[in-house]
Amino acid sequence: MFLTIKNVQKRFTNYGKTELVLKDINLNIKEGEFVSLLGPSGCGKSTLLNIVAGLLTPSEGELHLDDCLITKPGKDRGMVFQQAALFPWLSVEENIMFALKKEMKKKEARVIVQKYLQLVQLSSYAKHSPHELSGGMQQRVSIARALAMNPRVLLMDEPFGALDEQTRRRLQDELERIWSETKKTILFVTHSIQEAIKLSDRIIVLGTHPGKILKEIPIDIDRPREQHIQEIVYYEDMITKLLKNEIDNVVEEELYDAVSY
Ligand SMILES: Nc1ncnc2c1ncn2[C@@H]1O[C@H](COP(=O)(O)OP(=O)(O)OP(=O)(O)O)[C@@H](O)[C@H]1O
Repeated sequence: MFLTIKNVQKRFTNYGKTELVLKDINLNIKEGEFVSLLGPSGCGKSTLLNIVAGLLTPSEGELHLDDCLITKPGKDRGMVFQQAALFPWLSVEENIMFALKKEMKKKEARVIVQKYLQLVQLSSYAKHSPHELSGGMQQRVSIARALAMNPRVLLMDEPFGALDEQTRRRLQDELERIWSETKKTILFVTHSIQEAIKLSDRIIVLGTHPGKILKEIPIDIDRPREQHIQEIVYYEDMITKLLKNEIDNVVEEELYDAVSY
């Protein structure tokens, strides 16, 4: 398997109290797969993503990328956050160039920058400052910046969460196109069921207290998307309650019934 998450647990200690945030997380992700993590606030989605990124160490368990143990951040894993977090004093192209320059000659880096600016359809904004771009455009730059390093896996933490609905939908379309062009493996955190259905091969539903995998929902691309949406919308009430933390002590079987189809 390409990316393996094996028996991962994570505890945090706050003010002397230790909390189990992630429990028994086991996931196998294939190369080129688009996997979404969906779950209520605080269930540990970002924590899990940060563990895969190597920014956090699991309390137990281990992770492998192509049989190599993940212990620290590496350029094989690119990250995109909710906020684009571009350097405001650098131009769009300089932002993408920043990390690339450490890896190669400036001339080579420039060619890569152009390629990825083209991919996110922002070639004409290369010389602009980030503040001259809309939030959606800035996020496209941050996607180009992550992809330009040619990571094996793209880790995206609610990348469209801060955008208005229209921009969000446009960027979803754009990510879908980028994914079909690059065939990158993507691990994507979202609160939106519709977004997860639209983009993913597989949805991992996490529960909270402690965060654990409740259900894996494969999205069958051979079936019309409308069918999936109809079916998931049928269960949406239950999932939405779960996402809003309205169901506290979810009886696991009940939830399984709710999200299985
Ligand atoms: N560095 C940390 N130190 C202590 N506790 C933490 C730390 N990071 C996260 N937590 C706690 O771990 C739990 C999971 O947080 P996390 O941000 O991973 O959840 P999430 O599912 O991504 O939430 P959201 O959807 O609101 O972003 C929360 O209770 C949070 O307070």
